Amino acid sequence: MNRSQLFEQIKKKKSYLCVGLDTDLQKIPKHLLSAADPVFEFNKQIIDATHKYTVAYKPNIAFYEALGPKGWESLQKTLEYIPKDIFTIADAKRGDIGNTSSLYARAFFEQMNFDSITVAPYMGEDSVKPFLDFKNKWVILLAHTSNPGSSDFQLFESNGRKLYEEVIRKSQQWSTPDQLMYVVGATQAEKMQSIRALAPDHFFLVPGIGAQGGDLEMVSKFGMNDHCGLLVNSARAIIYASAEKDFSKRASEEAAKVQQSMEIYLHAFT
Ligand SMILES: O=C(O)c1cc(=O)[nH]c(=O)n1[C@@H]1O[C@H](COP(=O)(O)O)[C@@H](O)[C@H]1O
Repeated sequence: MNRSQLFEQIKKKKSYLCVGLDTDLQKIPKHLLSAADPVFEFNKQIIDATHKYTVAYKPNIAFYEALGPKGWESLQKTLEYIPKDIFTIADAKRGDIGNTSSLYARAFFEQMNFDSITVAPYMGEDSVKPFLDFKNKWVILLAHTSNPGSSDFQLFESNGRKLYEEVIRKSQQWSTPDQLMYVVGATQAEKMQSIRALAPDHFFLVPGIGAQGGDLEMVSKFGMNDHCGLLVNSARAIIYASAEKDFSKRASEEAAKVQQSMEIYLHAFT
């Protein structure tokens, strides 16, 4: 999916919500555990319940890898079940020396047909380039993350620039806003305006609303650009809104609530 197709979906659905499929056997409703593939069964019902309100799904690969081969199978089935007009993100946070990165890229872009992958920038240009060699796919580079430890290295300053600012500045030499996005945590909302100034045209993947307490209004006010430029992720607050038989109905209600707020913030486009 290219940038203008993504913007069209955002306008059509009046939403820039990304639902995180962080599916945990410890947290899903007990009655699903007797299904042949409980993870897929849960995801299927969550997708059925939320797809009207969301423009992207982001399975966090750790939740699937942790289950071994069966987990990879559930992931593949989930990816195939996601409607084709919805953007897919492999939240894998990969990145290694070039030849290894190119195998990670093949895993998520060829073996599995994800639209995008999250990538850690720490090893530099040659670790990111192999993902960018897939011309119709996206790299979502970690810039300023939502977690408390984000201040340990990302705020390190040299020559008047913080490390995350340097990641955004330098990586713009590697690709264009048609193929590169940045992760900016919703908990960094007060910095959203200055981060947007560094990358005016890029999409930002913004996790951290809901369970991590990030502020959707601030993110939207300071992060939006002239083609929205935001995919705001929420996982636990939506997919685990209930652990009972009504879980998909409750997930749908929570996703609808976020979408309704987004519709207000998108008023300039709709
Ligand atoms: O790359 C990510 O998606 C990510 C980056 C970040 O800075 N913070 C962050 O929470 N995430 C991911 O976003 C999801 C957040 O989930 P919830 O806190 O349950 O909404 C998890 O899958 C995290 O791994």
